[in-house]
Amino acid sequence: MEFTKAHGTGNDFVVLRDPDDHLDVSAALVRALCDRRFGIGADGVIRVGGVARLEGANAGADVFMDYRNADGSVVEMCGNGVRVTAKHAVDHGLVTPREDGTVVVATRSGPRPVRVVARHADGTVAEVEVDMGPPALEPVEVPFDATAAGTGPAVADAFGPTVQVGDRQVELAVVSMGNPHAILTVDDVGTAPVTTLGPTLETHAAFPAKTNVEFAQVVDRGSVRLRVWERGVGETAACGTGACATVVALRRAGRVDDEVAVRLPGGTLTVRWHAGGSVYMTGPAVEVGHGTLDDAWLRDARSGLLETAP
Ligand SMILES: N[C@@H](CCC[C@H](N)C(=O)O)C(=O)O
Repeated sequence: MEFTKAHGTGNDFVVLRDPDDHLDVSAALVRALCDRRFGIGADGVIRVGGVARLEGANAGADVFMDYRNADGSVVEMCGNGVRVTAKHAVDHGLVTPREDGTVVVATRSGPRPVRVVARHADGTVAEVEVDMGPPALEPVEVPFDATAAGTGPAVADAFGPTVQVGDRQVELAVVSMGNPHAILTVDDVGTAPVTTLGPTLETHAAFPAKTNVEFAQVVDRGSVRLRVWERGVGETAACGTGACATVVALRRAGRVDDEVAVRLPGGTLTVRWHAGGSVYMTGPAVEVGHGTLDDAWLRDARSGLLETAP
């Protein structure tokens, strides 16, 4: 089986090209591929699938992003993954951009039009802008108590609960970009409790489908530093949907302008949102290289033999 290793601002993926929808991508195979010691290593797996079986809002799309988190969970949406999928489809000749320059990527949360905005000298795609669709705003009603993570109880307000982190209270906004996000503001992302509060919030009862957790530091009205604890993965170098959800939350709170440079550990994404409309995200997509999986390794991975006991 052939694979491509790719990333979007350091959020890395194993990409499996499957335009005829023949591949069986089990949770065990995803976990084995994403394992950073025993596999290729990645935050998730993208099966670049065909369009023959697409229906509903996705009918008529050009390519399907079948995305899974590193823990094998099937996910609705991945912003960095959409950029990588569009690049892969164009660069490997699966899709020719439409007359208006867009490629429409189908996802489990609906179609996402992608526009190529920069190419390398050899013609391959360097950077794209994604129409991420409008956000959905879902207030959390369950009071949050994160004392186990060294934080105080939450107090619900109009925008969402506020959560005590250390000796200060931070806002928690809940925004869906097709997948769920809980956004906190912090003074300094460098010292934010990403690896303690992140997993506590990810699995909190307030989020029955679990959640991604964003720690955002507002630098000024056009610039935000962000770290993300991703559902089903852990801390990643970047999260595209997380960047979009964060800008929506901060824009609603009046703390940023319509266009924001979101600076993540893996690079910068530009996010634009005018209330009531779609969120637009611009950023790079990179292919690191291509390879072939070993047959014996693949057999063991598929049968779960590579799963290590905790
Ligand atoms: N890294 C992604 C988000 C991937 C899915 C997420 N972990 C979830 O479970 O919702 C992005 O760039 O958006």
